[in-house]
This record gives sequence, C-alpha cells and structure tokens, in this order.
Amino acid sequence: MTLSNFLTDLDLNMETLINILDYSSDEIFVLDKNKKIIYVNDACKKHYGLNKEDVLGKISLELVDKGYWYPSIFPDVLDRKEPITMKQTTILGAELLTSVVPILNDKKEVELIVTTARELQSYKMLKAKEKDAHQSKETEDPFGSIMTNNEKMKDLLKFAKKVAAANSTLLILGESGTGKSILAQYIHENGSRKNGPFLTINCAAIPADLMESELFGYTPGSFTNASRFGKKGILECADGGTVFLDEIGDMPLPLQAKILQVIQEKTFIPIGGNKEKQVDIRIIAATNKDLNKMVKSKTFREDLYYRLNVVDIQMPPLRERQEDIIPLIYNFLYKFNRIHEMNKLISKDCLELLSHYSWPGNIRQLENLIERLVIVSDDVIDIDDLPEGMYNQGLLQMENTAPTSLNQAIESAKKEMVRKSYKVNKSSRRVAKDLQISQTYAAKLIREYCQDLLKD
Ligand SMILES: Nc1ncnc2c1ncn2[C@@H]1O[C@H](COP(=O)(O)OP(=O)(O)OP(=O)(O)O)[C@@H](O)[C@H]1O
Repeated sequence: MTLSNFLTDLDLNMETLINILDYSSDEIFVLDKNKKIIYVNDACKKHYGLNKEDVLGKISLELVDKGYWYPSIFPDVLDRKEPITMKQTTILGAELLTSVVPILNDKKEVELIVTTARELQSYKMLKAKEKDAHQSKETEDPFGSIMTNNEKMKDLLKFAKKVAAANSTLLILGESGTGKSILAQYIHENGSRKNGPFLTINCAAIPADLMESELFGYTPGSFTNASRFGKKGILECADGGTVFLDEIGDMPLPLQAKILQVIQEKTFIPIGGNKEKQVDIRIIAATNKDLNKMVKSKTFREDLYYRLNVVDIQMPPLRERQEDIIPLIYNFLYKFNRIHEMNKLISKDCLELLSHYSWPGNIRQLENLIERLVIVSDDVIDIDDLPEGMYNQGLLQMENTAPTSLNQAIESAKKEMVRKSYKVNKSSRRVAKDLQISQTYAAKLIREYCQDLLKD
C-alpha cells in the first residue's frame, strides 16, 4: 500500500491530524507573526503543566514572564529570520532542545513561527538549579527549585526570599508533607549563609537522649558507650550555617530549655563538658502541631515559642493549591519513569479525579502514590489503578463540584452530549447529524471535549 492510499484510507481530516500530532512525544508549538500562540500539541502538559486551553491565544512573552520557560527564543528568531536551536528549561525543570523555524512570506516577513521541543534530560525537581549560561536576569526562574503555579505559594516564596536575607529565627507551620523541609532549605540557599552547612534534625524520629547527644555532642567518656574521642554535635557542625529543627513540637521540655539558650546566647555546653561553646547558626524550626495549644497545655515552653515565632510562615495544604496538583503529578511521573526505567502515561480521567482528591498527606502522599502507580500499573495509569478510598472520595468531590452558573451548566450539558455522541458515532460528520449542528462546529466541540477519546 502506498502512503497516499494509506492516508486516503485513514480519512485524514483535521481531527485525525490533530490526533496524530498529540501522539508526538515532542512538543509542537506554532506562533503567528504577533507572537500569539495559535497551535500547541498535548506535550505542553508534561513540559509546563499547562493545558492547551491555558496556552492557546496567549502571547508567548506572557508565559516567559511567568517563568514557564527560559530563555526566550522568539525575539532572536524574529530578528534574524532564520532557524535557531537552543536549550531551554521549563517551570517543571524539563530541559528541552528547542528548534524554531520562521516561515517567511514573499516579502520576507515572518508569517508563522514553528517550534519543536524535545526533552534533553530528567526533570530536576527540588534540586538547586545550575543557572544556564544563556539565562538572563529577567527570565530567571523566579522560585528556584520549588515548583508552584499557585499565587498564594508564589507570594509565600517571595516573602521567604525576603526573610532569607535577615538572620532571624523562623518557624514554618503546616500539615505534614506540605514542603516545610524544602522551604527551609530554600531559605538557607537564598540567605547569606548559603555557603555554610544546612543540617537537619527530626525531633520526632529519634529518642530524647540520642537527640541531645546528636544536637549538642559530648566530651570523651561522658557516658557508657560514648566514643572515647567524644563527638561534635549538629549545632557545632553547622557553625556558619543553618540548623533545621524539624517537628520541633516533639522536642522534650528539657531540650527545649537548652535550645532556647542556643537561640538567645549562641552558646551551649556539650554533654559531660563544663566549658561553653560559641556557635554562629541560624535556627529554622518546623512543626505540624498547634504550638499555641501546646503552650497552653504546658507541653511546649512559652518563651521558646515566642523566640521561634519571630517570623512564621504557614505552608498551605495541597488541597488549597489545586492548580499545582497536575503539574506535580507530571513531575513525579517523569521522575519515577526515569528512576524505574519505565514509560508510563496517565489518563485524563485519572488526572481529573486526582485533582479533585483532598490529599490529606499532601505532596508526600502524591509523590508516593505516583511512584507506586508507575511500578504497578499497565502502560497507562488509569482510575482503576487508584486505591479504592481515593477513587471514591475523588469521584464524590467531582460530583459535588456542581455548576454554579447558567453558563457553566450549559457548558457541562454540551460537553456531556458531545462526548456521549462521539463515543457512539466516532466521526464529526455523524456527531453533527446526531446533534443537529454543522460539521465544522461538531469538529470544534470534539477537539475541545473529546481529546482523550480521539486517541482510542
Ligand atoms: N513544591 C514542591 N514541588 C515538588 N515536590 C515537593 C514540593 N514540596 C514538597 N515536595 C516533596 O514532597 C515531599 C514532602 O516535602 P517535605 O518533606 O518538605 O514536607 P514537610 O512538610 O517537611 O513534611 P513533614 O511535616 O512530614 O516533615 C518531599 O519529597 C518533597 O521533595
């Protein structure tokens, strides 16, 4: 069979073509002469965590300004009117090799700009990013290693950057798994101590006596089983840097008193010692407990609470950052696909359900779930692969998100009818007939509402 026969048999209409382009693992991106994005394929989701609808019609510079990718390549192409290939980094940490080809009209003016972008290497989520040599100041990724699309989180990160510069003690509050530890690290990396050590102790994970020796160290022979050389504690090892006291709400009261002295006097005495040691450290503490309540019940020292609470930062739970759920899913999918040498995809229905789930364990729960799904699911992670409780709760939540306006209700009825009809009829011509609309309009609605079905 020749290629042309094959294409004729395929009934290669617009729908089929768009469907084919969405299968491409490379991103395809088309701009008009005003730098308005007039086409993008499905790959934009995994590269930027954005749906096509969020991208189409936007001026490319708006997305560059929001940090979705850098450096910008289009000004150069418009200027030079010749193809350019360059390395770019996206907001999700994907490294892309991007080729841009300008299409010129008879007058040698740029009519269209066609871009293809291929992933170069794994997403570098949460690792300090080396700045790309081409990266200009204006297009610099504004939040470094922490990824977010949520406005409240962006404000929080700006605030964190500001307080990073000061040397004050900080308290980070928030539910478990919301990213308190990585925020502490972010603050350290953005402050004047960034070249010093960043050491963490998890007060909930180690017994009280061990915690004391870990923090303060001990002198030679100070207790049975102690090393005869003694040992430096975390406070001393972190001199010139930052100590992160994770889960400080679990620190025993006697140790709270010793930490208070470190904060106030910058001095401490190692276990078994009699000489004070001086340290230059910044303390950042975090907890998911209600310290105020603990102060009232006398399980947390009031004076320490006020010393720690000079500046506090409240991490929002993931359920209040709904726009971050899908990008984070793609990040972790990418990460675990690479770690486990897999190439799993995720269905649109599954994504929708997960974005309505309440995530009580926040980002850590999401990360663990995606790793499990990458390992246990078939080629495409689907709703059936989810733990039952999650499936039921997500579904319930989706059903409860009922339309709140007439327009939304019409939109959702339209979507349901188009999807139903397309599932049965499988072509825009038959859908048009079924719903008594023009074929062009039917094709448009199918593209809008049935992307996932087009691939079946
Ligand atoms: N913005 C983010 N982008 C990507 N991954 C994140 C983000 N925030 C948190 N994570 C990941 O989620 C997991 C939990 O984050 P982290 O340990 O910082 O949370 P936590 O609030 O300190 O948790 P806990 O209270 O249990 O100590 C980590 O694996 C972290 O890498």
